[in-house]
Amino acid sequence: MTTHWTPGSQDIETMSDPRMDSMIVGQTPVVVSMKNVISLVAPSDAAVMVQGPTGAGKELVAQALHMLSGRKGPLVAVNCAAIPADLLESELFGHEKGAFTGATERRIGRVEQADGGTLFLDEIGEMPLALQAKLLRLLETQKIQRIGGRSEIDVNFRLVTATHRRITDEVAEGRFREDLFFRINVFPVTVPSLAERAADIPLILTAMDMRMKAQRPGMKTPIFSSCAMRALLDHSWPGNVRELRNVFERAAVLFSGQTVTAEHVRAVLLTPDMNGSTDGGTGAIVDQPAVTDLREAIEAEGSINMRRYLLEIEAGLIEMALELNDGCVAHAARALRIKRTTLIEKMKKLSINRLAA
Ligand SMILES: Nc1ncnc2c1ncn2[C@@H]1O[C@H](COP(=O)(O)OP(=O)(O)OP(=O)(O)O)[C@@H](O)[C@H]1O
Repeated sequence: MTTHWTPGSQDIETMSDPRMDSMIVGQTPVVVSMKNVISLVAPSDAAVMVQGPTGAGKELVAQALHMLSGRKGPLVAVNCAAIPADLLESELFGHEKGAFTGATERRIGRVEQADGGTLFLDEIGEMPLALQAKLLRLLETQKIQRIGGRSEIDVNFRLVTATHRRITDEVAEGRFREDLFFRINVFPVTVPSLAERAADIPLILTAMDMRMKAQRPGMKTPIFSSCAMRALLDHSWPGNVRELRNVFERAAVLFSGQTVTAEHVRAVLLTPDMNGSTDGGTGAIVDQPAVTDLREAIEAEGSINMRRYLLEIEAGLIEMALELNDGCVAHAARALRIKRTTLIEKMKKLSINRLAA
């Protein structure tokens, strides 16, 4: 058992497995608590329901639960939203030859395939009510009957479900069976949005960088400057970690071996439809326009966040001066015609390291 410390938080003890730490990257208190719950519940047979916004890592949680479960069978994932409702039953339960028109062969369903392992039902909130009744029966009896089959087959699997919906609302509105909800929600695990754990972004990017280098040895990956990192931290991340992964992959193509600036982040990496005009609640404007677009931005949006914009310019100038002077603060201060102590103060305020990356 080790102890992680995150600035501004109390000590949180973590009992997470190193294999899970390399899978679910993050050290913020919300993520450490989530990993602790996963470690505790993984070895049991209890049904787990993973809730959280899209792209936040629900499937990754299912993979971690399976990995730490000690179960010898496979992890079988079914996305209930991706399979047309009328095909979902045969996908899950399988069918015998001739069970219906087009059933030319016997088909083993996903539930049977998961025997001895974990069945992961993603987007369970999309499951039709009739099938929910069948799933409930299956969970109670641990037996399935293929469509068109006569015999019952014993199955032993651990159920993990996920949804991005508030399933209690679905229950309240009659779209999801309450009895099934209680049966599958034995252990709820909530995956926080990326905005709730933005402090993990540098760590997640480093992990992505290492993974890419391991996959493609010799590849030059992008280097995010501290200004670029700040711009990433300010973004609202509606697409969560998936969106961050896309940004990293885009950067790897466009800025291989180069320094990525805040301007690159805003203008190229965060695509326009990802770019919110606010950070999703704190009120900070996160998509500052380039200088040449300022007039248009004020005309179109009615305002820009001038204070923030000036801080970004200031940080950019300081980083540039440090870079040109090999990280020497005294020389950088001279280049900017300010006092060394003033520069040190500004660097502290703007979280700029001596050697700006
Ligand atoms: N903590 C994390 N560390 C590293 N990578 C992560 C983390 N969380 C998520 N990812 C990556 O982000 C991507 C999206 O994760 P995942 O598919 O698990 O999300 P999801 O919540 O299941 O999405 P959806 O709601 O669309 O089903 C994947 O590439 C996953 O590997």
